[in-house]
Amino acid sequence: MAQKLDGKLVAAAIKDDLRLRVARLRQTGVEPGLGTILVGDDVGSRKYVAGKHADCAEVGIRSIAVELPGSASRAEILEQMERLNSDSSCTGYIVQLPLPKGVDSNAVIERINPSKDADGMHPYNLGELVLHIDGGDSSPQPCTPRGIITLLSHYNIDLSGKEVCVLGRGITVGRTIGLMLAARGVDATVTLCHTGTRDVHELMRRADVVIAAMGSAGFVKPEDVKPGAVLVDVGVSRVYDEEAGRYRVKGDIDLGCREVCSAYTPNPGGVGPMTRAMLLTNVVEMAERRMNAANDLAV
Ligand SMILES: Nc1nc(=O)c2c([nH]1)NC[C@@H]1CN(c3ccc(C(=O)N[C@@H](CCC(=O)O)C(=O)O)cc3)C=[N+]21
Repeated sequence: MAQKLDGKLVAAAIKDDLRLRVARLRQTGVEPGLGTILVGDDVGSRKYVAGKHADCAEVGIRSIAVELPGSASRAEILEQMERLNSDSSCTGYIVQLPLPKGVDSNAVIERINPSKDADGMHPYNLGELVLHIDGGDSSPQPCTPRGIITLLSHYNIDLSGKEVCVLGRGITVGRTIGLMLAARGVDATVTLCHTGTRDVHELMRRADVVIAAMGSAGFVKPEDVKPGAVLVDVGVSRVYDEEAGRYRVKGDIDLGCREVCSAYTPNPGGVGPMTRAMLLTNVVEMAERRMNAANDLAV
């Protein structure tokens, strides 16, 4: 029987640790605060942001919710960002994506103060990721890739020398996770597959670990999986379930693959909760850096 890599369980343990660290920060007069900027009223986005605030409450992080109508201009979004950039009670924040059509999200992300970039997606922090071959913990890291690597490491899945096949070249996972997997200390060998890849089935089939982040429901089939491989399912598609008469989340990896692999992340309950736990971790670490910087000045 394949092992389930339980993201919900590991995320809960991480939150227990963060709760203690937040209490310690408070004792020294630093209160971590997460800001969220939500533009428009997409049901999914609203739900995700609400989940992030609930997570904050669980570990004692203050949360600051900013909402703008879907008609908000880039200037109006930037104005709210400036407010959070200079608000000392906000130690980190995110701008929930996707933004309304017509607003260039790269141009928006660029305006986050990099030291408050809870998603780890500001160009400065992405640059830090490129520069630090040894990993490094001086800047926030993208939450989903970090969540995946933390989950595998929690289950003692050693990536050193392993062949990892990443499916999908999106900004949140595909394009960044390779840098983290190939960092010294992790030492995986990474192949990034996308719609232009010629032999994607062959590349999946030879991989020790498959990380599927393309958003194509059930793309990875049992015959694509090497016996004993480790499967990480990032994709989220909402597919109508005839039997149940409602929509449900379907990942990129066909459930039949569980008969072939040695370990898999459930979806939901795998990468999603880990992503959220890493967002909180980034916020706490940013507050800790702030505290350490203040201590250094005091010496
Ligand atoms: N600036 C920004 N940062 C993000 O991190 C970001 C974003 N924008 N836009 C949207 C995506 C999506 N995302 C999810 C995180 C956790 C779950 C999660 O915890 N899902 C649960 C299931 C929740 C459900 O029932 O739908 C699970 O996988 O078990 C889902 C989705 C973060 N995103």
